[in-house]
Amino acid sequence: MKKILIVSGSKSDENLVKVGTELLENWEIQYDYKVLSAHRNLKELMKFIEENEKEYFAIIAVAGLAAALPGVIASLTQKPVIGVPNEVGTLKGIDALLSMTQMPGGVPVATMGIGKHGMKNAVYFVKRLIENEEEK
Ligand SMILES: Nc1c(C(=O)O)ncn1[C@@H]1O[C@H](COP(=O)(O)O)[C@@H](O)[C@H]1O
Repeated sequence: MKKILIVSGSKSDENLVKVGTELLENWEIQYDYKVLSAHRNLKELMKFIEENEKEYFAIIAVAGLAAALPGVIASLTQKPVIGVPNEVGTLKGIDALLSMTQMPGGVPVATMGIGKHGMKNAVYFVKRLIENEEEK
């Protein structure tokens, strides 16, 4: 069974993460959820990805504000990384959305929309990837 990793930049992103984990649980898709920040705990994030990436089929990274997290994860692994901007702060997620979409070439982050719909689509997208892989 393919397992998904969800990482968020803060425990304060948990409500948004829950929108996705409820669906994954309904679909019986296994996942792990970690709170790790590129800005706040870079060394810990690097160590975790290096030691555990092999376990996962894809990684969903959820973050608000100046969202370095998905891009940094994409620089540490060749696994597909899906970014979900959280609707927080003065700019309501526009800042996070732009950080995730404007990645330099060769370090892709598949970025979804801001907030709940983005989180839902991230897990729907992963489900499609898994189902297409299983058809092969
Ligand atoms: N964007 C990032 C990163 C990162 O990109 O490494 N680390 C935390 N954050 C974001 O900061 C917001 C506020 O975090 P706090 O509520 O902990 O202050 C969260 O939405 C988090 O994802």
